[in-house]
Amino acid sequence: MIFHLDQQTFSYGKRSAHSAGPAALSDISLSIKAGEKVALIGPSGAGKSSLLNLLYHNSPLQSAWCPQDGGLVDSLSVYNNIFSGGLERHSTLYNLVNLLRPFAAPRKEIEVLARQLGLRDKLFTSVDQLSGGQRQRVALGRALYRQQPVFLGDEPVSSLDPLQADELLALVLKQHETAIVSLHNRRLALNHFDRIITLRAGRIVFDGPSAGLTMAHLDAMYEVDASGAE
Ligand SMILES: Nc1ncnc2c1ncn2[C@@H]1O[C@H](COP(=O)(O)OP(=O)(O)OP(=O)(O)O)[C@@H](O)[C@H]1O
Repeated sequence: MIFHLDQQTFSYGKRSAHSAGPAALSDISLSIKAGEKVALIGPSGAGKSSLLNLLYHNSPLQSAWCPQDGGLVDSLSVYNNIFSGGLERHSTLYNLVNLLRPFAAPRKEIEVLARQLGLRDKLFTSVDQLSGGQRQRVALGRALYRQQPVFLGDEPVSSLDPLQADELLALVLKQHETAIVSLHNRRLALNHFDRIITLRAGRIVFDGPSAGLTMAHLDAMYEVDASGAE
């Protein structure tokens, strides 16, 4: 079992000396096995990010974490942000020298990755000069360059166009044995994942295989608004 939570409750900070704040996650029981591809869905504030954070802190060493805000270093290039995903594979000296003058081997690996991400021509551009979708692709590149068996992504393709979102989600799922990904786009959840977990107000309200589910089922779980926006 890669992840196992048993009736776990989680609150942010403390409201007072005697009581914790309201629970962001309540009574979460969950087991995820190696090889599973899990989509986490649910309305804004349901607890998806909180659950992903909890899972990441339970297993940081084998997980490639792609947070909602990207977590990029603005002053560094696309190359260096992606390279930072693999810092733990090298010595500090190697990492420092590479920061100033990229070595041939990582440069080749990162060029391949940047091509797959559509960022080949931006490799040495500072990430503060990129669009939201480009930054999101850098964050995906950094997670891919960690080369870990588990991918934990918090809305990792929300700023991409539909074709790119499909392609890059497929790439991420191919390169990680296990993936748990929060998504607002229910079509991506149904098309790419074999298990769907729906959260609402910090509780799991559905956990089951995606096979047999339709968009209408997900919309009902999601309590989608009248506009039907994804
Ligand atoms: N840093 C924080 N401090 C205090 N409360 C927080 C913090 N982050 C989230 N919360 C609260 O925890 C609850 C769950 O939030 P969370 O970010 O996990 O939801 P989410 O499903 O990921 O939402 P979204 O789809 O908008 O990203 C919300 O009620 C939110 O207000």
